[in-house]
Amino acid sequence: MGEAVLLYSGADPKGMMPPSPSKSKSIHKSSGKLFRHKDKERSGSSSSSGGGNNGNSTNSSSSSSSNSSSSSNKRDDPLDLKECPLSLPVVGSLDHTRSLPRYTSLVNAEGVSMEELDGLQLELELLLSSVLVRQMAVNTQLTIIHQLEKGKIISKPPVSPGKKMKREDGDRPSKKMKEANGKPRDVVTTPGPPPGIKPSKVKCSVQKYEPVFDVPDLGPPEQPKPPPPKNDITNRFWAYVEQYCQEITVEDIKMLEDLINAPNDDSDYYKTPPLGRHYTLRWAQEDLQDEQKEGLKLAEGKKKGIKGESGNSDLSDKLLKEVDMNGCSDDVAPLGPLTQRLIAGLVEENVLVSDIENKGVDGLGHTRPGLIKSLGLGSASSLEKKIKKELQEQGVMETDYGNEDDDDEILMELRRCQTELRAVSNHNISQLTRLLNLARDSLVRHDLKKRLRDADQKVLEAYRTIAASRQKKKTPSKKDKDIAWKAIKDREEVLFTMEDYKFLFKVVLIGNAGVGKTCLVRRFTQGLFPPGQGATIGVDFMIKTVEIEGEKIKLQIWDTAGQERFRSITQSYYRSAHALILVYDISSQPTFDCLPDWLREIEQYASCKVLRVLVGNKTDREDRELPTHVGEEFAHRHNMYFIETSAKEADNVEKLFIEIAKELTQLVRSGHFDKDSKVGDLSPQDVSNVTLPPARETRSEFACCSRWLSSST
Ligand SMILES: Nc1nc2c(ncn2[C@@H]2O[C@H](COP(=O)(O)OP(=O)(O)OP(=O)(O)O)[C@@H](O)[C@H]2O)c(=O)[nH]1
Repeated sequence: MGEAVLLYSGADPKGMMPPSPSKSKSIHKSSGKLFRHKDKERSGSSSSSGGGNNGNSTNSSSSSSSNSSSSSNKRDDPLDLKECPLSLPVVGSLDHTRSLPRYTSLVNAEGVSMEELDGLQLELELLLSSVLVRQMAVNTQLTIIHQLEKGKIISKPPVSPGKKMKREDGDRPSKKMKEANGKPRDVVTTPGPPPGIKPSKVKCSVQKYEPVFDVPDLGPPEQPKPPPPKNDITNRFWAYVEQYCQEITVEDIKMLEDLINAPNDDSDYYKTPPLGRHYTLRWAQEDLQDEQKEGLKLAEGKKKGIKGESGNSDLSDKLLKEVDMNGCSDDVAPLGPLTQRLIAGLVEENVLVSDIENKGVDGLGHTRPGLIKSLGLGSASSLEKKIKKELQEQGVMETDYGNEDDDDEILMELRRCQTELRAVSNHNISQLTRLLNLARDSLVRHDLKKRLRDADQKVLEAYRTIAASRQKKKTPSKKDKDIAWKAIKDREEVLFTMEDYKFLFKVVLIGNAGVGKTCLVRRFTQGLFPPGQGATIGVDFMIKTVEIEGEKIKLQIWDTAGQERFRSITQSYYRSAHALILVYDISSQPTFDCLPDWLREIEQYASCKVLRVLVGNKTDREDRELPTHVGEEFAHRHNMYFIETSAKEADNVEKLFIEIAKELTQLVRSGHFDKDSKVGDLSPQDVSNVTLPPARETRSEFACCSRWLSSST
């Protein structure tokens, strides 16, 4: 596309629409009159001058006018073309910057974005439809010209049905133009042949017409505007993709299982038919026969003149018959192909005739039993080898024939293909197995999603119940709270199960109030040191996934309240804990002195398999009361791990939890814990034990659900 793109110029600001009938009518009127030519030659010359202005009515009309004026003496009967439906719309060049701004900017720009491409497509579609309209209009004009050239007037240009044709001059409509005698009146209509028509073929003589209808509007016939081409690519794309986005069903899994477990006995496919003789041997045999036949023909030719040679001819006949009868089986050709060819050559040259007859070697290389040995040649095969070796040494034979038992090229190729096929087949099976596992996982996830939807619904119902109580300024009943907690925990459990991890470990922090348990948890899970927070109420938990040896380990970290009054609540969390972190404050002797009490609780409520870790927190503080070795000794005495941390300075906090995760992973692998520690770490009993005392505020920011539940109390 470039300046060559021509569109209608006219009222359409973009220049993309054909001119209105009224506009083209005025143009037509200004084009003046066309003349009936006197003869065909003049007609031809006139048409050629007009035809040069192909597609430009302004030039065409002016040209016609000038022609008509300059050669008015050669023409007569100027024809009023008011009735001619021919219209020549003005076509101007397109101003791209105005009508195709995006196209122009894209041509000048360096890069094209997808959005610009969309816009460009719209512009081009518009341009295409405009060109189509113009093409149709031009075709109509061409048809009119052709019919004019044939001497027929198109009285009515095609108009849309139902539209009344307006008369321009107010004449009465539909009157047949007839002479008084009833014959149709002669009407001269053709100004000359259209461009490209040979003058000899142009009929410009007076034509007789059937009734001529009045010519209505001379504007261009209305053409139905073709709809712009639709961009259906997106629909087709989604129709194609949709089938691959559907959920996995049990049928899909069954189909995969069938494919994998299909009978794997494809040994039939790998059988190759027994290999015949090597093609080189066959060809050698065929060559030998041909040569023998040639030799026999020669011998026959000599037979007439040389009587003594008749024996040779008889021998050849005999040998040939034998060949025909026995074919080329190995039994009758004990000599190798090289030997046979050598003998055949000698027979042909009549060098060996007497020897053959005397010594019993026929022309096909068949020997009498014991002949080879009697000649001192060893065996037929050794003779063949000798000949081959000799020929190879002399450079006559380059390659070895190879062993007949070896695979030839085709068989080798077959075996190679079979090996490849086996590899592909094995690969397919492994991929199918992988796909099956993925499909099963997907099915499980689908089931989990459904469970999650149900859990969401239950949480929502519980929320509504408690919100309703709040609206009535009532404290929710214990039963409602229990239901709400259970709904929340069920939901959390589903969420945990949905996540992809190897193990889920429950780690519980215990210790006196204010030792920094919450700060340790927040530092590890959120990476922050919370300023000025209140005491923990009951329990709270947070989740963090860590990666140990390339596997995801989920830590469910429970922060318990250190205050004595919550002890009954927190104790219930010891039981299902995989690890217990007993925290004391290194700047507070009393927190250390309480450790034996905490140990007794652990003994009483926790599992004997639980991993126990002693943590001395707040190492950043300068008022340390407990040296490190004191904590170490205590831990050693009670068979505990020991570490000192600072939640404030993030010192050893990460290490504390990572080491616990590593240790627990090893313990699980060694069979210390159940392998399914991933699930079921919280029993419904644990959940139901969580009761919150009234008028307390939790600091949990983990679950919005727990926040609203707590704040409601
Ligand atoms: N200097 C210092 N202060 C800390 C550190 N850890 C916690 N604290 C402060 O100790 C106070 C208590 O911290 P918490 O994390 O709420 O203690 P807790 O053990 O969770 O207390 P309860 O929730 O009542 O059991 C807060 O004022 C913290 O700012 C630390 O590592 N260094």
